[in-house]
Amino acid sequence: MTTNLAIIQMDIAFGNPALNRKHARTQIEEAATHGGEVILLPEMWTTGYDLSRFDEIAEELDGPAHQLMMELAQQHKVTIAGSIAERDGEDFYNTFVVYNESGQRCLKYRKAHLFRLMDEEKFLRSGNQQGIFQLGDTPVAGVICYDIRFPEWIRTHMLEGARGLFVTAEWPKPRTEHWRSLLISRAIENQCFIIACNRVGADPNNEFGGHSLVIDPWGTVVGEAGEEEEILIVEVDFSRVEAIREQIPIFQDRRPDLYK
Ligand SMILES: NC(=O)CCC(=O)C(=O)O
Repeated sequence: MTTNLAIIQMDIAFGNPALNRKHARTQIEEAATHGGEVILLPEMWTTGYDLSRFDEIAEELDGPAHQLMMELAQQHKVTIAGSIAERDGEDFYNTFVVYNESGQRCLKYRKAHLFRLMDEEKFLRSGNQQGIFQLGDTPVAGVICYDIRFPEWIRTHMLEGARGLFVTAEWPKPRTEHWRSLLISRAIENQCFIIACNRVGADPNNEFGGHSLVIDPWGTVVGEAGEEEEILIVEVDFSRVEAIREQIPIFQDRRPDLYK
């Protein structure tokens, strides 16, 4: 069984949730019209990194961006994923949510590794739960941007059975080679699909590099966007994961007694 993935590589208006919701609505509708079944948005797609204004612009888990994702997921019978600045009482998180085709939230993952170079640790709290969710019968995982630099964290998701890793990101252009190499490495070492969405455009502090990617469990790039706004649609067959894990059985051959 194949799944059509649609990655919405969009620009984000800095600190302007209403404008970003309007733009995302159009993009999601276009992705669904072109056959996207699982639609992935960038990291903090409603606000960008306008961290010092999160008091005004972050939202609770039933806020307007969540309502939009829920409504469009139900209306188009698709799964919609992406991270949103979350307010929980006095605290703020960078939270990856996924809404399934019934409009139900099937993932709430709070970014575990906060990125100091973009001041996240000054404004946000980190999460400490894994990001596993189901796509039909297929267990997959969702993580956020800087998390991909921590192979040991990604591996914990694979040990729980994940066959695909969804990554939502705002990854600056000067480190595009890191982005590609890290994602390809995570695919090869875990023999899983990687579905990674980066934003494009710029905010007051960074320019973002695009190059959203879909990588198969052999480590081959099967879809890659450029550096402009784009909807990347790629069909994948998650059963390829089993075939490759049988061919080179790294999960049987691991020696956790040596390295935990
Ligand atoms: N938004 C992020 O977490 C950025 C991570 C990043 O740029 C990196 O180099 O790591």
